[in-house]
Amino acid sequence: MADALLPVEDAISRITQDVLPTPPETVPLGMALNRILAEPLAARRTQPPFDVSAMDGYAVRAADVATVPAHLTLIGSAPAGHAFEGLVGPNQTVRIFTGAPVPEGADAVLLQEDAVVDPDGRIRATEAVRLQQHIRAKGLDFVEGQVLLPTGTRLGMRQLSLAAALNHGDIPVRSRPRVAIIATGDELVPPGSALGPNQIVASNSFGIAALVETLGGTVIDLGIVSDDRAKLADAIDRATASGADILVTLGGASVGEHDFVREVLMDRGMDLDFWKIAMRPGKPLMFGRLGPMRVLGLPGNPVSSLVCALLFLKPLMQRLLGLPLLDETEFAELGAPVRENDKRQDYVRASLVDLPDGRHIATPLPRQDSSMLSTFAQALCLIVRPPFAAAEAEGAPCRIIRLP
Ligand SMILES: Nc1nc2c(c(=O)[nH]1)N[C@H]1C(S)=C(S)[C@@H](COP(=O)(O)OP(=O)(O)OC[C@H]3O[C@@H](n4cnc5c(N)ncnc54)[C@H](O)[C@@H]3O)O[C@H]1N2
Ligand code: MOO
Repeated sequence: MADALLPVEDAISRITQDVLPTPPETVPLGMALNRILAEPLAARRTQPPFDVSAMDGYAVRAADVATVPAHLTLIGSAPAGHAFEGLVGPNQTVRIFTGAPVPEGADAVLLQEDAVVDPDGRIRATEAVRLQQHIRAKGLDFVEGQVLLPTGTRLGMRQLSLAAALNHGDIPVRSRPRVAIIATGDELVPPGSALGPNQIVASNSFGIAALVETLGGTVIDLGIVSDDRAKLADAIDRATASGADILVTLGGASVGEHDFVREVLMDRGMDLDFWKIAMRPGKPLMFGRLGPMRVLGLPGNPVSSLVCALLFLKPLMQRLLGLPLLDETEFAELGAPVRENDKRQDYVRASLVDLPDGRHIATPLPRQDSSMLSTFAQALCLIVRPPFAAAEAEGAPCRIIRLP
């Protein structure tokens, strides 16, 4: 019987439908790197809170220094953090430093380099000033109550500094989605092992875990499980007990006698949504629900599992984080001709050159075997070739997904 293969876009919408965001939690600002805001953050203060000097120099009345030389009487000093409480009167000046409040009466700052202290102690301006010169007006950056970080913002270096400046010490963020990972296969051993004959190193879970953590999730690593139904059932039960939002299984997804991941999951109560999709690599992808846990069964071939994680696990996690799903494909030009495609949407590992004229040239790498991590690590993008796409010449437009 011919396989009924689900289109990739349908698979993504089935995986991401009806996903509720994880509950919010509050974390200290210093722990909020890469987390997603669960509520908007508004300014709790106005910045700057008063007119401040942007330079080291002298607070003056601009009208007094409209022409030079101008002679001013020094009546005090205002370092940052200390206001000069008096009034700057006509032909008076106050020594001022960057960040200090501009004293009442002053409406400009004369740059220190444009001032000379005369022998009689008076200040002589050698350059005229403009009204408001070198003054940062109160509220220049933001005013109290202004929302600057909307819900759904990912907190990176700039956003964290802004949150701090808004005077937030604790931040409401989405709880990290919890992703349990089970690698399956008698042949698998952890990296760094002394390999016996017929053994291979389990590599996929490291890439999947990196993606989960980069997106802001927590990994529950349930290790390597041999091709044994009872052991697999036990690992699945541990995933359920862990309260994982998502279970990712690696391998055992195909049609061989040892590929029973789907059967054991269904024995444990999984409601299968689909198995097998029209894509290359990654045809045996499986998706279902086991109680509240979403289950993604990824193929064992390393490139297949990582490409499937980018295409399906990532949007699922984005939904759990309350984020919108964006089309991440971009236009590029083929750097070499390609053959016509069959019924599976192809994700072709390719090099990518961004030219100064704004064009992007994506060239398929010579070997596309889904076991080859060396080419996958070298690739900079995936060229997306829809099912039954015609053969294309070098220079033809194509869609690409940049690889992280
Ligand atoms: N008769 C058919 N055979 C296969 C089909 C098919 O449609 N009919 N599909 C092929 C495709 S496409 C893929 S993809 C693979 C996927 O199969 P499985 O998910 O069952 O994967 P395994 O057989 O368990 O492993 C495949 C390959 O990958 C290695 N592997 C597994 N897990 C890991 C890991 N965690 N880290 C690194 N490498 C791993 C494993 O040793 C195998 O070499 O099926 C095709 N067959
Ligand atoms: O889909 Mo398999 O992933 O072609 O190797």
